[in-house]
Amino acid sequence: MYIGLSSLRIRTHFVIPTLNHKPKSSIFSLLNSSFSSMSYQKELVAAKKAASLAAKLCQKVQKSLLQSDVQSKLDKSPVTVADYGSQAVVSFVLEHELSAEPFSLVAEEDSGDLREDGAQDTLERIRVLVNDTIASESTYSVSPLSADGVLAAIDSGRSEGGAVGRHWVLDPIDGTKGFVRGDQYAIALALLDQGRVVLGVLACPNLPLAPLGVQSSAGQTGCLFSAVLGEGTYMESLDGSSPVKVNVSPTENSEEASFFESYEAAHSSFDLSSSIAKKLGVKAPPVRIDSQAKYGALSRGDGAIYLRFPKAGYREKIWDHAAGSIVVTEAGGIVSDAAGNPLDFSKGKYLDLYKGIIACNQKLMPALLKAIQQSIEEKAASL
Ligand SMILES: Nc1ncnc2c1ncn2[C@@H]1O[C@H](COP(=O)(O)O)[C@@H](OP(=O)(O)O)[C@H]1O
Ligand SMILES: [Mg+2]
Repeated sequence: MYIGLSSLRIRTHFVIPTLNHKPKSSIFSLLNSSFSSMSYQKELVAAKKAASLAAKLCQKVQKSLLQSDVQSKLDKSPVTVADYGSQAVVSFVLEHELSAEPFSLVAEEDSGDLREDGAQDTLERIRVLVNDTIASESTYSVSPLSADGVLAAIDSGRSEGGAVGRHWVLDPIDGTKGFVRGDQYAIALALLDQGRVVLGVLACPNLPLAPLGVQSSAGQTGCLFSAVLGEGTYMESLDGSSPVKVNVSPTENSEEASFFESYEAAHSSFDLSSSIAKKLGVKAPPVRIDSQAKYGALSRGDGAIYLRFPKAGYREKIWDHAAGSIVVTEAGGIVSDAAGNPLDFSKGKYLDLYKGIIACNQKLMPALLKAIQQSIEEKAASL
């Protein structure tokens, strides 16, 4: 089952969230207590502002992309413009709002291609979009960025991250394939402190505010999820409603659980997830969505499980999971690799993993890990 803008009449398991699980291992409790005594309020305000403004930019580009003819839909430049523009806006807003702090950003894009001959028109389109977006924020009275200013803002994202100090982690458009199709995508921004994700924000412009599965073709879309370590996960509309606390599905019964996976078959093994779901007795069909919007939907209990099994050799990047993972864990869920190991964001740009990434509530995790192990063994034996 696939969720896009045009097909929201789907049925997924949705449970009114009631639980707020906390990690139970003592090491996590200790780490949590030392980190949660720190306040990241200023950073949270800046991150929400940055992601919301970047979402505005992306929405504008997606709208014109969808209105354009087939020929220009095949042209990759709208994605390029939105990717770079989103990264420049986030970088600008964070530096502007947090100017007193040292700034390090690990982000997906760099300006190399934009500095090549022939890229001037694209760069000019980005510059105009970025300046229009920044000017739409009434609290900023800054002079417009020059082309060099835009390139510099993009290149602020060249940090390598790591276990020491603070690093912002950004995917300016996660789910670019969904973005081009007119479907789900996310602006995903997280903050690492000493290698640990302490804050995450996910802007999902096309995700319905109503839970997936609630029939509402005219429902409002545009969700902003935010989480700070030890403080829970909240969701508000991108238009600025009051944040509401969200929690993962409390279901203990895997037969009732529905699961999320990538829309793109190349990003995850659907065979493996189907075998796992069968072992768990899951009745609902998979819910396929692009991007970390999956983590957002999981955090509010729209479904109970997230399964991601890339091909052997694929290396996951931290910006594809940092924001989403804290949004889910602060909503009471667990995010781990396929063997149950926590994700380690302290090793630079990449995650070292066993087989894939999974998420669900604490009660479902033991059965899920068992089903995964059995399915992996069966698959290996059949080769
Ligand atoms: N072969 C592959 N296997 C797994 N993930 C892949 C992949 N190729 C690309 N991706 C990642 O999957 C992300 C999209 O995730 P999802 O499958 O959940 O929609 C992409 O993010 P970008 O769109 O930012 O490049 C990209 O980083
Ligand atoms: Mg991505």
